[in-house]
Amino acid sequence: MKKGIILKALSGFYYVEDLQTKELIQCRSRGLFRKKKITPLVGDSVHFTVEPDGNGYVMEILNRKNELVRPPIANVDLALVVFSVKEPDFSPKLLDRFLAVIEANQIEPIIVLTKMDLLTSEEQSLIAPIIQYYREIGYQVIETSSKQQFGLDGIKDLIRNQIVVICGQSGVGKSSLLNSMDQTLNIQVNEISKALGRGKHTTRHVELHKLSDGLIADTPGFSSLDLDQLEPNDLSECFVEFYQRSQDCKFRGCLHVNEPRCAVKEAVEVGEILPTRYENYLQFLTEIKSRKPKY
Ligand SMILES: Nc1nc2c(ncn2[C@@H]2O[C@H](COP(=O)(O)OP(=O)(O)OP(=O)(O)O)[C@@H](O)[C@H]2O)c(=O)[nH]1
Ligand SMILES: [Zn+2]
Repeated sequence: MKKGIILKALSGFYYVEDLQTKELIQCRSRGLFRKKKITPLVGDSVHFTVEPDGNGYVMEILNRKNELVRPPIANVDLALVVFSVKEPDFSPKLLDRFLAVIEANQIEPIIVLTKMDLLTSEEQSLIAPIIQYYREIGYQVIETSSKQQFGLDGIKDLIRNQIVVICGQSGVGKSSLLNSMDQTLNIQVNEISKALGRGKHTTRHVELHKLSDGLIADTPGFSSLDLDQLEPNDLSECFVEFYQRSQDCKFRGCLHVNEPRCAVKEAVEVGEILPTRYENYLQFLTEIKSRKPKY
């Protein structure tokens, strides 16, 4: 049987790239997985056959590493978390929210800062320590400008051989970034889709595009609402620098709020943890707890 990866799903067909020949084969699904009510997803590694009449059939879905709901893609390796430093202003709160949700999905986030060209040197010196903090806690932060074409190669290197989703608010420059990395992608930027009168929430099919030997989803992923799916203890694990310190908290399962001898609170007090990180954590925790039924 042939092996491949599903790059596109549309109207009951799956478009599978043959790993060996790199051909794109139109397939229907026929395997035993259908009995288990498992539907093939874009990003799935599959076994497939091609019959003499040329019709392809997906026969088996190989084990998934993960499975996103929005966009519906399996086996996502990386999420490009795109934030503009200006227009719209950089928001640490929204960044922390995205990071928590992505960590919860066990996907590696890469922070991509866009529109660096818009910063004055004064503004640059204000944002530099924040960038440094996120790097110190282990995140890759890539500073880019699609307008001045810098930082793009750094992203290209990271996405090689990876399945990538891109996320970020409207207007931060996601489409511009993708188009600057590869003109042939031709993903529509804001102005054009407005001109066509398209709604922002038009549902489209999902497709993985080749970009620098990686595969990138053309539909933005995640939403800040996805925080709702977390439990209080999950949240503290999704703040990576909190999680590292939580072994030193007196209580197992410490939520780092009012508990005595909390290593996280101590780190906040001595300035090792960025105050906004802790404030955002507390706020998300309150949000999560308030939707939990109390017994
Ligand atoms: N100065 C500057 N402007 C940029 C840069 N990148 C994008 N822009 C502008 O920012 C606006 C939004 O860019 P888009 O690429 O459409 O943003 P988006 O994130 O795809 O937006 P949605 O399609 O709404 O999700 C456009 O007017 C771009 O010209 C940049 O590096 N520098
Ligand atoms: Zn604690």
